[in-house]
Amino acid sequence: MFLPALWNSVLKRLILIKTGVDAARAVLVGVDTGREDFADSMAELSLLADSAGSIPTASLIARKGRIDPALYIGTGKANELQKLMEEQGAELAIFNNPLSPSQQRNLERQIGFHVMDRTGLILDIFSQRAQSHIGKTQVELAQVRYRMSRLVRAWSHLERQRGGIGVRGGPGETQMELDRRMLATKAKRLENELEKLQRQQRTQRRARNRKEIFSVSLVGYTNAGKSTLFNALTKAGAYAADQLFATLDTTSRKVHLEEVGLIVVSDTVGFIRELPHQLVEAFRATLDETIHADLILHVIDACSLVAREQKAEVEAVLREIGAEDIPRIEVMNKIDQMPQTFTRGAVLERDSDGIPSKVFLSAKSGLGMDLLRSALAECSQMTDRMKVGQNRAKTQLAPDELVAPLPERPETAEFNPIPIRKYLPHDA
Ligand SMILES: Nc1nc2c(ncn2[C@@H]2O[C@H](COP(=O)(O)OP(=O)(O)OP(=O)(O)O)[C@@H](O)[C@H]2O)c(=O)[nH]1
Ligand SMILES: [Mg+2]
Repeated sequence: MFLPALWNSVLKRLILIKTGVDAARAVLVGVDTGREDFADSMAELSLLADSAGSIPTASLIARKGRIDPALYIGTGKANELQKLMEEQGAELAIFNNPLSPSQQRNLERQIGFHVMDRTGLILDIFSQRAQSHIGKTQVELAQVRYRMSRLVRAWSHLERQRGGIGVRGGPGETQMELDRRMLATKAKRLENELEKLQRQQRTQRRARNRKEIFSVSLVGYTNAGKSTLFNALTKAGAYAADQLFATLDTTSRKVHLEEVGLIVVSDTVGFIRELPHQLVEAFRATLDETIHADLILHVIDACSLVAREQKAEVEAVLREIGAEDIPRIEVMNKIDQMPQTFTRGAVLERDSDGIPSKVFLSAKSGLGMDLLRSALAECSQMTDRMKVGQNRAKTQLAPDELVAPLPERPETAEFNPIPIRKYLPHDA
């Protein structure tokens, strides 16, 4: 399996961490450019670092200023980082922003420790978690694409230097061409492989559709509780953990609903803000399951202080993959963790047409699961309106079948942000 040199070393380190031999202590680095969600994204970086198996021990925040092209944070801050890492006994610096390959190299030289960025970290978690053949292929493709994008950036930097002294061609360019061709060939091979695996998935799906089994996809921000809910619905024993990206592969199981019969439920990969686009691309096959679902259950961690932002992020990805018109029920999960004063307990809400739109429940304690089951049973029998939405979404997926441009999605109340920030009662 393909692994770039640095990943290789970091991976080895993380494997050691997993076995508890040598947990890499990490310092997180962020540049505060005044973005409102800066603190949240740093907190998330800490969870990501933790999910990758390292121990985040401290963070270093640089204030907004001129970005140093060589070291990103400038020499003064880099020296501060080095000191902090020595104090903390840390071996790894994780940057919250994308670093160019030369910045990464320069920083490593300057501070004498390993450096990685957010994208590298997410790709690393994905490569640790991938289980199935399709999952592994998707991650490998994402890594190759990531390397290709960095190759271009690394070489354009050198080319600029070379341009300055008027030299053209030479061994460097040949090497770049060689690297590029090698990666392009590898990407092509992986794309073909993925295409084959996707065809198999499609055949399975068609067989399911022929039998007209109602299909439901669980989607949501990473750690929202999708796998826990999946297990509660199907008793399947999917891997659920307090980690980001615990699930990478889509798992589908049949569920028997009283008076309705069988439906199919699929657990999917979680979303995260600024998901590296190489991963969105590579995971399109996984998300395909979502696009073909009759109903989406959008699982939201109702206790999260950033539930609103997480919900918006998931909706953006759903739009991006062409799934915004699929009927949707929001599952406000983890109500067992909400303070008593802020919750009415398990509740099923309906939209103005009387269709189930939101369920407040706890996948962990089982509270409200009966409401979700009855909402699923109801929706699976409500074919007409639902099918319209489903067909529109399918049309959007296959551009060659598209006959007329689709209307913009209306800004209805259904899509407005949910008022749950800071444990607001849900009837507020
Ligand atoms: N208190 C509480 N915790 C929950 C509930 N549902 C899930 N959790 C916890 O939330 C954490 C994440 O759950 P998962 O089911 O793995 O979440 P996920 O959405 O599948 O996460 P990824 O696969 O990483 O995207 C785990 O520690 C669960 O035990 C709930 O209803 N209440
Ligand atoms: Mg999961």
